[in-house]
Amino acid sequence: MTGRFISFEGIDGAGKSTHIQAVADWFRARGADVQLSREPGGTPLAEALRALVLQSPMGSLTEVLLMFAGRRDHVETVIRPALAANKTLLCDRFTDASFAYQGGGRGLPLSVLNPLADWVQEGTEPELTLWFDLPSEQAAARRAGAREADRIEQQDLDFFERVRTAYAQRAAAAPDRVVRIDATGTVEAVREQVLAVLARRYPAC
Ligand SMILES: Nc1ncnc2c1ncn2[C@@H]1O[C@H](COP(=O)(O)OP(=O)(O)O)[C@@H](O)[C@H]1O
Ligand SMILES: Cc1cn([C@H]2C[C@H](O)[C@@H](COP(=O)(O)OP(=O)(O)O)O2)c(=O)[nH]c1=O
Repeated sequence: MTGRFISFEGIDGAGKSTHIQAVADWFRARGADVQLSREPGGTPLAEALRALVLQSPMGSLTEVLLMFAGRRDHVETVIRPALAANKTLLCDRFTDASFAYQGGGRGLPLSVLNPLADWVQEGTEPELTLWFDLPSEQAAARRAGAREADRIEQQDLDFFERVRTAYAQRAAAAPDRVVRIDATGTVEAVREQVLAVLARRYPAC
């Protein structure tokens, strides 16, 4: 028996963190053993890399290498053991974020990203990805009311539109895995969509 691996994606401020708890509650109410994690981060080593990557100036290639270095540790020491223990692992971001931010946002080519993803994941892949899709202006307005911007969040609206376009391309390439959530509505309207996806995907739960 293996667990479930579900990731949450979208540009900063789209609402991932707001809804991950509702998904955890949904699965827990149905008896699942739920574990939450996040990237960049999720292990002591990867959290240390997160602090570096979100604060220190660096080039795009260094940035993507640090993202994937942390991911490797996370996959080996947290994600695979959780799945082997039949847990439902909910992860706030995973590899799609590297294709969106370092690929779409920074302009790194697939010839860099694809091998890194293959080496690091070795087949470990979310079975479902909830992509919270929101125009970058609206996401920026939500972020402005919520928190101080880190190094990546300080990028301009064009950067976030490129990130959003790259998410759309990832979704189009993996339609069975990635489900688009229209994140423009109220928290309640977005939550309704999320719970409808869960009910559809996990009817036996
Ligand atoms: N549907 C929504 N409408 C208005 N504000 C929202 C909505 N969803 C989330 N927010 C608010 O927007 C901000 C960013 O949401 P958050 O869940 O932290 O986004 P993310 O984790 O995707 O960066 C928070 O202050 C949150 O309360
Ligand atoms: C996982 C990942 C995140 N990121 C970026 C997206 C976010 O701007 C930042 C931190 O992600 P996140 O934890 O979602 O930030 P917050 O909790 O402040 O919303 O890292 C990448 O650029 N590449 C990656 O592979």
